[in-house]
Amino acid sequence: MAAVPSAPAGAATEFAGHTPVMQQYLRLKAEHPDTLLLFRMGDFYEVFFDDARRANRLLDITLTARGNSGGEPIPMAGVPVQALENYLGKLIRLGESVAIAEQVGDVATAKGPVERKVVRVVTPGTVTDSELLDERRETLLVALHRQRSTLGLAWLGLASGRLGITECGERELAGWLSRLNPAELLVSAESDLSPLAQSAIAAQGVAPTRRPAWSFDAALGLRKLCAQLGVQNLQGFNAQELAVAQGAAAALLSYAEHTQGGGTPHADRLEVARASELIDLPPSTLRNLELTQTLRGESSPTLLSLLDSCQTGMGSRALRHWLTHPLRDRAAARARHDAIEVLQDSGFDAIRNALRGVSDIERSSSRVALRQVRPRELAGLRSTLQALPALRSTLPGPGSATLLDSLHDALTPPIEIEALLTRAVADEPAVMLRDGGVIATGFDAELDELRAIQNNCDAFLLDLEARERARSGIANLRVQYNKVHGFYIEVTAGQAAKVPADYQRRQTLKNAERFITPELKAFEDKALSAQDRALAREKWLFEQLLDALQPHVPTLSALARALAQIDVLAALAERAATLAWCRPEFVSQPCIEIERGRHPVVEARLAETGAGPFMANDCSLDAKTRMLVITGPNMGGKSTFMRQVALAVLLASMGSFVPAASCRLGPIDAIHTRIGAADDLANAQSTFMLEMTEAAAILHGAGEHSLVLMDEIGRGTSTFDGLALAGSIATHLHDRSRAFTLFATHYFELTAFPEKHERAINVHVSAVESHGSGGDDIVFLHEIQPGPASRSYGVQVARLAGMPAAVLRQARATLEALETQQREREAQIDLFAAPPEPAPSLPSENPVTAALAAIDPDALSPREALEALYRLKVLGSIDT
Ligand SMILES: Nc1ncnc2c1ncn2[C@@H]1O[C@H](COP(=O)(O)OP(=O)(O)OP(=O)(O)O)[C@@H](O)[C@H]1O
Repeated sequence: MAAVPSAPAGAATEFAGHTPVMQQYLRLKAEHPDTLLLFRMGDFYEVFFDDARRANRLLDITLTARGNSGGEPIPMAGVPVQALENYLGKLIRLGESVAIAEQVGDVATAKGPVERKVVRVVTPGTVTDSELLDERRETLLVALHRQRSTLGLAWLGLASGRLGITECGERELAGWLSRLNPAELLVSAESDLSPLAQSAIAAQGVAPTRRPAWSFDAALGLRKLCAQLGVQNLQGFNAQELAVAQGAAAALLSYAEHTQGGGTPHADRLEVARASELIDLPPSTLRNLELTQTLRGESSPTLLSLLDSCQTGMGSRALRHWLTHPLRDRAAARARHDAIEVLQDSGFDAIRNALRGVSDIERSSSRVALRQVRPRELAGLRSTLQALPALRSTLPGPGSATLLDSLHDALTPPIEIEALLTRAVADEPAVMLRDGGVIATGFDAELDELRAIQNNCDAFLLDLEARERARSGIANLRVQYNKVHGFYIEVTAGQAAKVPADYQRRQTLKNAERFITPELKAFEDKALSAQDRALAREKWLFEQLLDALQPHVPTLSALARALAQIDVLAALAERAATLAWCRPEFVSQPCIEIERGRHPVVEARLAETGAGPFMANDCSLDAKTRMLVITGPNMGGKSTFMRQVALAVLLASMGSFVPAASCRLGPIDAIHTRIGAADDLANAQSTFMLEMTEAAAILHGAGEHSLVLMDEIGRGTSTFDGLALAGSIATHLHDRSRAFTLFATHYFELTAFPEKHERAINVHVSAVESHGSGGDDIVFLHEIQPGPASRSYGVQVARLAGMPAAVLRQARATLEALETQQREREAQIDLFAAPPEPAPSLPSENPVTAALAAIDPDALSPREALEALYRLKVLGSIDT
């Protein structure tokens, strides 16, 4: 949590002894104790006390003191008003929350300090400024509430208007959080989350923001949701009973209002997410398949970075959502496949070209609703609306594909909004409203008149200059203006004696004298007041314009959604054509049949580096063959093959074409992966513990419609332990889960598994040995072939890696000795015998008890003791 900057002791209650401005500051600060308070003072936002020290540290701005208040010098720092956005960006990226107090009273008429109010609180989950947001990913505020064993989640994208809720159990929390990827997570100040939930939160890397427990009230949440959606109850959303999620929604919506200083009317649709409708992608799958992030945490190269050729940020954000939320129901994916097929035939280049000029109207319409929109965003909105007819004409005509037809309809240009924006907003408005020049000429007679006074200034001043030159006889006399002194007449020092008597001296410079005349002074008053009045008028007109736009926000949001979908479909069509992908086919019988499948990211990388072609491979799984035991050398391509199968399933399910020659898929409800061996240091789990925890979760969760990837399970412990566990895990997956399983292993013993398990077969990745002058070499063919691998080539791979010759010689000798020993011992152990029935009456046969009996605590090192404990845990959790 953010540290709490403190004002002087007792400040919240006792401000006496401070100057009136400081009293005002302290009152506002007391209302926002956890937030850096930027206090507007003229042309600066200032911060005081601990906030000043904090800002000095975070922003590297100078720390000074401002007089005395309460008998002490006040630490102070400040940022110029024009630079606010820059500093805000920095603070938000550092995870800080910032409250902005503006001067809302009239400076001229105020008695005492001008009135100030916190108009906005900017936090990492509630920012909406386009400069502070990642264009290609959504920023979500998420609230989490717990009631007994149920967790309620509610989320809001303030910049998109996306609002959703769901309920889940503790085991599913990590999955939801990694799908939603919150920018800010609200939890109750009194929440007592289980260690499992806490580690799911910790994995997100955001420090939770604590909110009062009473703000998570279900009844309040129900009321707020109904008000938000304009309904009497949530029955229509099937969400009336989701009380825990409603509790989360209460905290979520109150916090959003608190930060925006008002409501969020654009969030007028509710997404009630149900795990049972989505293909389950646990966090380990999201991570291992490198869907949106590489294992190192980078955004490229990933499946998303390869897929995302979208032309707009709206498209990129929608694509990320499709990829991380694949649906079990295939109707939506099929409709997308239809659309992609049509776009491939009819051409997508024109659509993509037309999309290039489209601005992010999802965000600008949200900012209209929040009354935070900038003039330039309105101009962007206008030009997008103007471009709609041309964009629409690039779509295939009606009757091509149902989805495209509905998108075609959705692109109907909202003429009324376009006309209003054309009339009201200048062609090239200023960046900030405060600079003026935002409202178009001809929109408002009064504004035009005030502007005319300013425009006539130039002519008047030229005229005045000519007259004064003639009157004084000073040829180089000039009429000028600056911000500090206003208008003045400047003459060089040598000519100063010639000035007429009514000239009053304003300023003496080294080489010049500056004067004012009664006529110039009168003109100055008129011009400056016209400027002020014009600015005030523009501000007022802009507010009126925002009022007039409010009822159109839902139309604009719907338009934004349609544009995003068109962008994604055109991008997927482009990718499929460029990368030679095929349309997948969904069937009702259980199967995963892929011909000539490829791993798209590895393939792209090989092409980029010129490292040779990617070897395409088939995968054929059905009701009779549910498990492939995959063996072969390190670096042979086992992991790549397994991942490419999972990626094909995922791509097909999200509605994309797939990198293969053909692909037939039966129903799939989950993709589970156990790959890699990265220590989870943050959660103090050893490699082996993590491996077993993930494997246990898979054994609990996978069913006959699930796809399971198991890569070298058991390698985190001793050979026998690992082999024994790998064998029993394979047995469980084959006999009980009956999941489609790709099981890569280095344990040769496991190639005997298919002999006794009818739904499993052996395959291997091929490699050939060549005996060159430098010793035996290995060439990887990356080809999946039937049957088990003949050997593992570990020593040869080590040679490729540059291992010293002496080490290799010794390894080879040891290997030969071990292999001889192994052959002698073979054939006695049945690794895959069905597990013995637990027999409680015979305690010595219970595997946990037996393992316990075998332990001699005095003979164990601390590490061995820990491993023994893990083994016991696994023995206790599997198959019980
Ligand atoms: N089908 C393929 N065609 C071409 N190159 C491939 C193919 N599959 C894998 N490769 C290349 O081989 C490298 C190693 O592949 P991969 O990591 O899948 O091997 P592995 O058998 O899982 O190895 P290990 O057992 O050491 O984990 C990949 O990074 C890629 O460059």
